[in-house]
Amino acid sequence: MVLSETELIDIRRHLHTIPELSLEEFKTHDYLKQVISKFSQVNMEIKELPELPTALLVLIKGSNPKRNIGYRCDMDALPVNETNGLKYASQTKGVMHACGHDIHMTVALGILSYYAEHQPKDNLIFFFQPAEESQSGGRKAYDLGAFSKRFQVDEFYGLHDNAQLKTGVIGCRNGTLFAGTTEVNVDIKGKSGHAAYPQLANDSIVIAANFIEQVQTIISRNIDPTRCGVITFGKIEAGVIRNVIAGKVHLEGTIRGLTQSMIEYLRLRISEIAEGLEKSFNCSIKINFNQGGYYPVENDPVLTKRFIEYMQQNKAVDFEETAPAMTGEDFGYLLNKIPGTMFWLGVESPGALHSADFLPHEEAIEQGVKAMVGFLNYRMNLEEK
Ligand SMILES: CC(=O)N[C@@H](CCC[C@H](N)C(=O)O)C(=O)O
Repeated sequence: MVLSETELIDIRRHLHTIPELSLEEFKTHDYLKQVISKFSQVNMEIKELPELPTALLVLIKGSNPKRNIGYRCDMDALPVNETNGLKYASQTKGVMHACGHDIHMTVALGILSYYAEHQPKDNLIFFFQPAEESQSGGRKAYDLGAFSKRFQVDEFYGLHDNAQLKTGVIGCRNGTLFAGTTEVNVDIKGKSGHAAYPQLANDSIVIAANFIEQVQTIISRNIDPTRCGVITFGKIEAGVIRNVIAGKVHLEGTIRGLTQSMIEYLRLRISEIAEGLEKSFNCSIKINFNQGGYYPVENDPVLTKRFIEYMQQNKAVDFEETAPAMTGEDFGYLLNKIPGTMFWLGVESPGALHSADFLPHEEAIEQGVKAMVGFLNYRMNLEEK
């Protein structure tokens, strides 16, 4: 069965009700398997990874394969409390598909359902990837040997939905599409005490305020304004009550750059600022950086040129050349190992990605499936590498 538009929307809505955090995508994994089990199994082989049990790989054997083409989508959701009031809202309080991975999985299922019925020329490998939002599921899968033997991938494709692009628009660019990111955790230790006797304590909240302000000057004063960098602290934990000076602060943030050298420079300056503050405030500041698999997403020049040319000449596709974005993706790790192309699918949401009112237009699903099936058919009929 090739999934119809109504079936695709039903699937997406079901996935939307069962969002799960990174590496906890068990219900999602089981539901994907249940949907896939209804497709023709004639040319299909499934691979699971015991050490990464929520991942799922599906191979559709080609009729005359010259290459193995990979298609990747991510599965996890975010710790966000949905506010859209939908009939098919998240059934797990505080967890939401606020980054559209429910859309990504549904597009992948649509493409897979087509090729389960219409045997492709090349081998197609569908990778349903856990843990994109954190914990580097793509890197974990690669390092566990997911793409070996029959599941070896020669070229990889994958999409991300885009709240700002009009519904169904395919956006892409050659070179860097997404930033590389590094998660940063900061633990500041001062000394707690009575609010009335600051001279006897060492106020870690005051130190954190200085740290945050100084770190933001890296972006405004240290880096070349024509090059991009972002430092965001999205989480801060400190204190117990208004009249006790806090002895500890914990900060969680993310730093981003379009090149690896920018990320390394931001890390260096954050560490230098922390060392300076340790001296000036006589405190301890421990910093932990973790890049995992969030390398800059570098689109392959040859494959991406072809992808863009196809999308531009396809009258049914609305294509836009897009600027690099500061979003991160651990598909960057896979594209660092295997050439490929990541692209945007417009879903025109009033709320931004990662927000509680993110509300993608579902018509984009069918448009994404059609654009990608068209491209894959074109690609598989080309003789060249
Ligand atoms: C597309 C998207 O929103 N991706 C996430 C990736 C998370 C990267 C990592 N956990 C970090 O925060 O550095 C993003 O936040 O861009």
